[in-house]
Amino acid sequence: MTQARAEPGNLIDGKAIARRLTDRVKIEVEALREKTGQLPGLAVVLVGNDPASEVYVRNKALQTHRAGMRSFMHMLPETTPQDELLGLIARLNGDPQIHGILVQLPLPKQIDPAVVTNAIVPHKDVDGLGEVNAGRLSLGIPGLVPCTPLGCLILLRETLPQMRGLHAVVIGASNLVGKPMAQLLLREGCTVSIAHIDTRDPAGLAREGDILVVATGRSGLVRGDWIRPGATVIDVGITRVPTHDGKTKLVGDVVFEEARQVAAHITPVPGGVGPMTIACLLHNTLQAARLTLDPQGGLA
Ligand SMILES: Nc1nc(=O)c2c([nH]1)NC[C@@H]1CN(c3ccc(C(=O)N[C@@H](CCC(=O)O)C(=O)O)cc3)C=[N+]21
Ligand SMILES: [Mg+2]
Repeated sequence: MTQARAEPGNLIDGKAIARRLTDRVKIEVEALREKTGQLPGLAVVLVGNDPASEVYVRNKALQTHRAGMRSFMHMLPETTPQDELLGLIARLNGDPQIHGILVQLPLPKQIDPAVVTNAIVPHKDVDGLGEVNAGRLSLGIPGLVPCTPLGCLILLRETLPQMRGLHAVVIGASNLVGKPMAQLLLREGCTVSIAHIDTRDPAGLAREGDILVVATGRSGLVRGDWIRPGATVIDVGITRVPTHDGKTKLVGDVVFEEARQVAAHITPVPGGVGPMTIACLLHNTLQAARLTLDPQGGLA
């Protein structure tokens, strides 16, 4: 069942929802400190000097401090051999001050992201991308859930009173977003379809979605006529494009002005999924810290 098309373009305010989540994390960090005398610590590893990645990594460190946690940055040169990165991860795995480890993606070509991701001990894998946490998610066992899909799920829960029985269409089947997103929606009681590069009629499938999550990295892919009237649209895409006046701006995978005429609820870019990704990273770091400092605290 879809919602009525009452107010077109009802915005989902990811920035505000992310701020509330971060505020909650901050309170719980303080409670953990009072109980154990220790603060959660997050290590962020960046290999190379991609300017966009540098901005994200700095932003993550800033938000980590804002939530009252400790942040450790490791910036390695573009030419870092894989073995050297694995050596750093081994040290971080064994460091009791570090509860979460994130290796920023993408990585330079000499490094296999799967090898690196799986080198992080599962209880510090705050990206939730390793085999153990991905397996736990698909089996419905508590674990660390990838930040972007978790952020999308929280936005959907804030927007829709009930997801059980809704048809959710996920466009994009990556290990980073599409696949874990589909697992979370399934767990929520949705009927889930995943469209990918070989899907015959992605627009037709998208139009079946009461919920549409778009994570392809192809800006402007999803037009207004891909959207079911009254649907809830979550746009994960984030691409920097040039504007007429020689500046740049961020756009999603969805043609926003078209989509907001049709959808009941839609996330903007920026200010939608992006801020939630960082808030969920903080949430996961707190969860990871609890796993070692306060095991009875458990995983949500
Ligand atoms: N291991 C790993 N984990 C990640 O979670 C990960 C990654 N690698 N590599 C890159 C992508 C990208 N990503 C974003 C996080 C925040 C915003 C964000 O805060 N966006 C703001 C705008 C920021 C701006 O103005 O540039 C917004 O949408 O409002 C965007 C993108 C995390 N990623
Ligand atoms: Mg966004």
